[in-house]
Amino acid sequence: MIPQRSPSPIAGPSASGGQYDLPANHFLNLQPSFAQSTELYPSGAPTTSAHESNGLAPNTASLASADFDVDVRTGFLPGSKNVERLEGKYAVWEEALDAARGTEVGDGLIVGGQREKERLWRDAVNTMPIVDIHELRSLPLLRRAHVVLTFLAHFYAHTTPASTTSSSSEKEPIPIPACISVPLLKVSPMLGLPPVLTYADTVLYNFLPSNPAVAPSASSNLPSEIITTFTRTRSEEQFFLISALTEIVGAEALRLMRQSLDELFLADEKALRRLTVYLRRLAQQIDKISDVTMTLMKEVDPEEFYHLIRPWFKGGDADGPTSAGWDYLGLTTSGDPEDLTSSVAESSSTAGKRGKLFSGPSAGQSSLIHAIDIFLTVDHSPTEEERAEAMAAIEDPSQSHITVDSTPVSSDAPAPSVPSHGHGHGHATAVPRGEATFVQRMLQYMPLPHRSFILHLSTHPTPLRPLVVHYAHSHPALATAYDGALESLRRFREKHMRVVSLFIVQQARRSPSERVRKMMGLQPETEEERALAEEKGKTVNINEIRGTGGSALFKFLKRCRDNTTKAMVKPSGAGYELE
Ligand code: HEM
Repeated sequence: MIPQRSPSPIAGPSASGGQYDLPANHFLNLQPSFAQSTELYPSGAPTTSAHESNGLAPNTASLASADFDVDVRTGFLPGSKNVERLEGKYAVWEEALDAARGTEVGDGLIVGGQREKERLWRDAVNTMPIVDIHELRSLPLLRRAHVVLTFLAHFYAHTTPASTTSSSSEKEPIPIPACISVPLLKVSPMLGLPPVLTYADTVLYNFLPSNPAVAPSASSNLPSEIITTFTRTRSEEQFFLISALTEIVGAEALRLMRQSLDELFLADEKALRRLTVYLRRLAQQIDKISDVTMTLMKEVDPEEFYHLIRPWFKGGDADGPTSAGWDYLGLTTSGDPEDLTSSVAESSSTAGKRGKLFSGPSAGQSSLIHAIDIFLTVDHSPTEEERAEAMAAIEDPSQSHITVDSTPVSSDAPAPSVPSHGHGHGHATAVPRGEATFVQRMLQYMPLPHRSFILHLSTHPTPLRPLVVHYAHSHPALATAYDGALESLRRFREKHMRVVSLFIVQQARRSPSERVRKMMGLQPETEEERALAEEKGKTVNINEIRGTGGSALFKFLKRCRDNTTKAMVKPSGAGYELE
């Protein structure tokens, strides 16, 4: 039975007399779904595919429901303990990962794979058996499997020397051996993730709280340890850990958003007063997310981040439109129902081809800021002009080719089956790839339940902004509180731009110090090389620098910041310029 709620003055009652007009795909209008029992999983397979909109509703009535894998205490971080190590027949994966990481900083593999050490490691991986995934019978085990297999895939891809992956005429896709790709391609759809390292792997499934015996919490049991890194450096651990800390701070923001949405349904005098209070608290919570983010500036070494850590993150699309991609060996492609590479996030232009173009991880894949954007009705969907610009780039891929940064974007055109951030657009739209669509594209890199959560939020029948506009004159405190929350979000984006400026833009302009060169396995730089690098650094064009998720940084981050200001009922002045 559909729960009865007081009608909102914005959405209004339906013609059918007092009943509420909910979109057909709204969760309150759908039949609940239940996990299907299978031979392997008698109490229901640990898949999240029940949330796909195949006519069934998520078995939930709340934004904080466990059915979206959103925990009231931990937000998008799992409420249950992350598995630290797989055992039994899966120990072979962990052992390969141990060998790749070494036992201390500087002891692990190095990007580029020029040394005997990397070749020996890859040879050993090539002899590993293909292990079936049948004994991964819980979500924490499946998550750890995704973490281990994607770290292995990135270690393998980035230690494969360029000479063996390219011929003079056409580049060959980088092979991901079957012992990694077959289990990875089976585990990934069970989590609703692509077969590539994501933010979920580096952050959500990769931390332990100070007391691992009890659930993490923002007040008493904060994330304090990272399970897996590429480099074993403190900088890499802190980079992941600080992201986990933003997520736990975000749990309170999610709680405030859920309470606010309940008030939106009511929208009487009392509800409007409460909503005002919740929005003020949300602003404070967003400020806390900013404060945690800014701790990156002192905890993470920018040089180590840019030169040592970040290159491991690159996905198969790292060389832009000309990327050869990654070849997931062991499964046949094109039209085969077993072709799991054609699942989420893959670009349509590579469907059926061997080289798959998935992007590497980015904090832009975190569901938290996406959720706050949708709740506050910040619209990141492309304008007509941007859509046309991106379509033009498809016709002439050279327009979007990147030469400066090592993480370029391709200009192919996937049709994401995800909503834009504008309210009421819960259907799929064919949009070209580029910074205008980055936000939508990143949704495909989130675990499926979190994507469902975002979809659910974006199809909420009573979005916040129209209500605030409606009451702006009669309830000015509400409008001020709403703008205050947006102002906090704008501040977050400004601070984040400072982080990006230090960690990417400034590092792209100078060559690494001798200390970091040594960590990268490079010989000391000659005077001549240094002078050349300095010259090259001067010519770095900020407009050409790309993020790991493939966005044109400067333009994209500014656009996200400006979209935030646009949503304000009474907008304020200009802001920080990335330099
Ligand atoms: C060293 C630290 C960081 C660097 C270098 C960095 C870099 C970037 C880059 C390059 C992008 C552009 C998208 C891409 O192509 O990847 C981006 C986007 C984004 N990042 Fe970060 N980031 C950092 C930390 C964080 C943290 C801690 C958060 C979480 C609160 C965060 C949240 C976001 C969001 C939400 C976006 C999407 C753009 C937006 O909504 O404004 N980032 N980041």
